[in-house]
Amino acid sequence: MDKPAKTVPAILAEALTKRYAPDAPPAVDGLGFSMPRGATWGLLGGNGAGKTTTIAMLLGLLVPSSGRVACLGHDMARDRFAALARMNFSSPYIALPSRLSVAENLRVYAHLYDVPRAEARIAELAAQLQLTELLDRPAGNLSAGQKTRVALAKSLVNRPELLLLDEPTASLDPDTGDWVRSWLERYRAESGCAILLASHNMGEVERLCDHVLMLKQGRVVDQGSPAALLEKYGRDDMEEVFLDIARGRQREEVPAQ
Ligand SMILES: Nc1ncnc2c1ncn2[C@@H]1O[C@H](COP(=O)(O)OP(=O)(O)OP(=O)(O)O)[C@@H](O)[C@H]1O
Repeated sequence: MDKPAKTVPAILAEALTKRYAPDAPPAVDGLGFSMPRGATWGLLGGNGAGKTTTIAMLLGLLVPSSGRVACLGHDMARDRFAALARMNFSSPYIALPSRLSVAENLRVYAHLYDVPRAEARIAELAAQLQLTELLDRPAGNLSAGQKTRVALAKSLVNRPELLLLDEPTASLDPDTGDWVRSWLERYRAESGCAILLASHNMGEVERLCDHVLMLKQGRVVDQGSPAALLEKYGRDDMEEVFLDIARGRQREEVPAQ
């Protein structure tokens, strides 16, 4: 019998492993987690910890060396397209075609996702993300903050139930970064969308995430809510917890403050 939709996790990863070469150490090493529908989870770790590789496997862009992943109940090895229709992603590493206008870019994605009443959806997103004035501008001529808002609009065009965000506020000034974070908070509350967020910004993680996976060399070395991790490491902010975990310090080794 099928499980009711609510009990199917947004993401289920089982022993997920990726080696880029047979003799290379694994970039992701036996990762397992079950992220509930509607949750916002953070994927943290230093450079090279395996965050982007994990997201690429969750999207089905990279084939795992072993293990399996299911998004919204769809196995990504067998049923990827059914999952992709219900999810979306945003990454600063993926540039939108620069000569197309913002509106043309959004139309292409609306078409790819077969969005009903695409023009109305684009107008709605443009209004929400303050893009209306920019719709006719070539995407290549926008500032980093404007490009981030367009990338967010692109990632929401199909009203995803699961959103993967790789560094959503990288290269934004503090004011624009704060605007994006507030916007994501509101969007999540209104839509019930599950969000997995890879970030180096600890303030962002503390504010947005209800659970954090700490990755090191492709493995989960600790996890919990930001509040539980602060308590466990006896710290006041997530930046310090991150440094403790990255440097392998336990609470008893943490210098007194
Ligand atoms: N295409 C690739 N070919 C070979 N090795 C790769 C490739 N992409 C990533 N790696 C390696 O896999 C490991 C994990 O990289 P990944 O990009 O997933 O880490 P990350 O946590 O996203 O890092 P960052 O915070 O720097 O973006 C690193 O050792 C990296 O060098």
